[in-house]
Amino acid sequence: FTRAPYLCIELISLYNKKEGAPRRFYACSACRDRKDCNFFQWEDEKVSELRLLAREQNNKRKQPPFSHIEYYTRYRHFVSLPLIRRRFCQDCQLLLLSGDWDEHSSHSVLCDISVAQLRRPSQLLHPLENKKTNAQYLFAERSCMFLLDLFESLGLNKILCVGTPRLHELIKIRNSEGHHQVMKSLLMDIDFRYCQFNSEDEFCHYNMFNHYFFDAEQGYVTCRKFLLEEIGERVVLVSDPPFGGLVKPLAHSFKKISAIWKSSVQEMPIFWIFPYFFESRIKECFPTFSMLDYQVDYENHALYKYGKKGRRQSPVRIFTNLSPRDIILPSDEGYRFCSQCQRYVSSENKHCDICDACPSKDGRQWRHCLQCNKCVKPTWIHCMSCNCCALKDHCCSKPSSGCFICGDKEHKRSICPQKYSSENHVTFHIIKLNFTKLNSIQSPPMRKRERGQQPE
Ligand SMILES: C[S@@+](CC[C@H](N)C(=O)[O-])C[C@H]1O[C@@H](n2cnc3c(N)ncnc32)[C@H](O)[C@@H]1O
Ligand SMILES: [Zn+2]
Ligand SMILES: [Zn+2]
Ligand SMILES: [Zn+2]
Ligand SMILES: [Zn+2]
Ligand SMILES: [Zn+2]
Repeated sequence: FTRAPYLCIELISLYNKKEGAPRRFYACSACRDRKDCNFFQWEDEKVSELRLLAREQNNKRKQPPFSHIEYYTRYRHFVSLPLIRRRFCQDCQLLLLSGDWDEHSSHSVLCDISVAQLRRPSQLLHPLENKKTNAQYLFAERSCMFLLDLFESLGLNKILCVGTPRLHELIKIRNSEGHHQVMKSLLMDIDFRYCQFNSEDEFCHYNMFNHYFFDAEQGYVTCRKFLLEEIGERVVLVSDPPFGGLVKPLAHSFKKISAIWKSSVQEMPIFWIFPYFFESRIKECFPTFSMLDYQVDYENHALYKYGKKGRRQSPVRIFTNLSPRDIILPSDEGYRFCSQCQRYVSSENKHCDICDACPSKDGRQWRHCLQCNKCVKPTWIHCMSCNCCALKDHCCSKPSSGCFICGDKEHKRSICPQKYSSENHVTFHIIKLNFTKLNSIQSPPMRKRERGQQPE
């Protein structure tokens, strides 16, 4: 229901160690898990007519039952119904019209759907919690309000919400309340359920891993129209991708969007919400970006909650090309301005005069190690035999050649930031193919994509 997976294919080269030759194949870029989409095809494979046909049929079966226009027409009809006739099928994640009731009579159906509920689709729909594919972690109210107030204070009033459905719905609610400056918002997300609640000007079915508009022409036109700034309008792109996502394809998509917006004098303002341990990867793709100290937290994520101490703090940060000096972080949460660094930092992030920086990345207070000549995590101690700081219980006998993945002397493979991306081990191109030419069925090769997790 939520996706047409065969539209989002990427070409992957695998280095086959035994034979020594790379062999490239197509796989789904949107689904991290083979269970969600097992599409697989060698690049040079000849696909039989029979299989093409099977694919096409399989593909048709997976299409949503209604088009975006149909869904939205149903929605408008739904809103006009009296409360007692407004029902939502939880099993099918569908707003029901009277004619649908019989078909869903054995399903779990919510009755008396209020206008307030309709305004909060992210609460009505159940979050897709498949960790590898969707990881639909919804912002806590605190983080949503922070972002919206920030946009307002910066005069950003056209918000392109790439994978931020809750932010999008709160913008619409704010607009209807009339206490704030009106903002326009366009949601671009792979979760097609959201088109039930949004017109074609408000939602595009989009894959951010390969910059693919499922609605072909219409989606692209909507996006381009949205990015045009009239006098007094200022666009910002805000995205909160699933953490398992690869940095490079995401950056590629954001650059494509910027290119549609394009201005020769300025960069398009971007807020990319992602864990702090992707900092170096993101900066590789976007050298002008800086990471803010603000901790983004989520309502439905047990770990990533604001107010925790030590290792339990949310690792999710905001990466932006706007000047960090202009982004005021809330002082009632302990954030303060560091005049040396010219940015707002968290309360525990103490300025180090030797490093001349507020060095902490994870919200804990780091300390300076004179031997290493830099600040390190509080749980690390300087080890004479390794000649660097490391976790107390690290194993010195292991070769001090450092990380197996990136070669860095300071950490082991298990905590390598690059472990969180398979970009190092697998190179790939992103390509778009017409879905009628694609398929599903076949046994997948070994391909492991490691998800982002918080290192020690
Ligand atoms: C971590 S959640 C972010 C939700 C956000 N925190 C909010 O509260 O609005 C990731 C979002 O990206 C969407 N998403 C996942 N994979 C996607 C893809 N390949 N293309 C576009 N959107 C995707 C999910 O449907 C989900 O809405
Ligand atoms: Zn149903
Ligand atoms: Zn500082
Ligand atoms: Zn220091
Ligand atoms: Zn040290
Ligand atoms: Zn050691």
